[in-house]
Amino acid sequence: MTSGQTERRSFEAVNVGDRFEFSKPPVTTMQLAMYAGASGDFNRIHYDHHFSIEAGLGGVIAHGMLTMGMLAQAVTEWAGPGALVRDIRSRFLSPVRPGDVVVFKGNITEKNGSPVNGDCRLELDGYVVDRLVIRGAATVRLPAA
Ligand SMILES: CC(=O)OP(=O)(O)O
Repeated sequence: MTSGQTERRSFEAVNVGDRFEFSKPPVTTMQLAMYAGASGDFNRIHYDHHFSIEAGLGGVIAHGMLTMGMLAQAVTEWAGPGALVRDIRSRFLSPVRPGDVVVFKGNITEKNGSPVNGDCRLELDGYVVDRLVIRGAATVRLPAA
């Protein structure tokens, strides 16, 4: 699955211990340019190859927040329409570069409250092959069945 989750997921249908996986298509230099334009973050490490080499990064790297945006998509794809993301956070652990495929592996660690005002907590790790690049967590309110 890459995008467009259309199935509604209800609070009642979720269990602690449920797992999910979400894979992004390869990161592109166009995405880095578009994210720079949208955010205003024009740090040259995200688009200037020679500058990034001189900075010791081995080439351009994706904005951390772009990678976090991918993590957020993994959350919203799992949650489906009608869900409300109430909290999301992440740590950037290793660079993501154009051409990298980030695969997110998530699990449900908590379920609190009732179907009308309950929240689920998700923990997710993002990998490029077997390299952990981002670790995150989110609190999501799902609709009642
Ligand atoms: C938060 C963030 O995206 O930072 P950077 O542009 O340094 O990756």
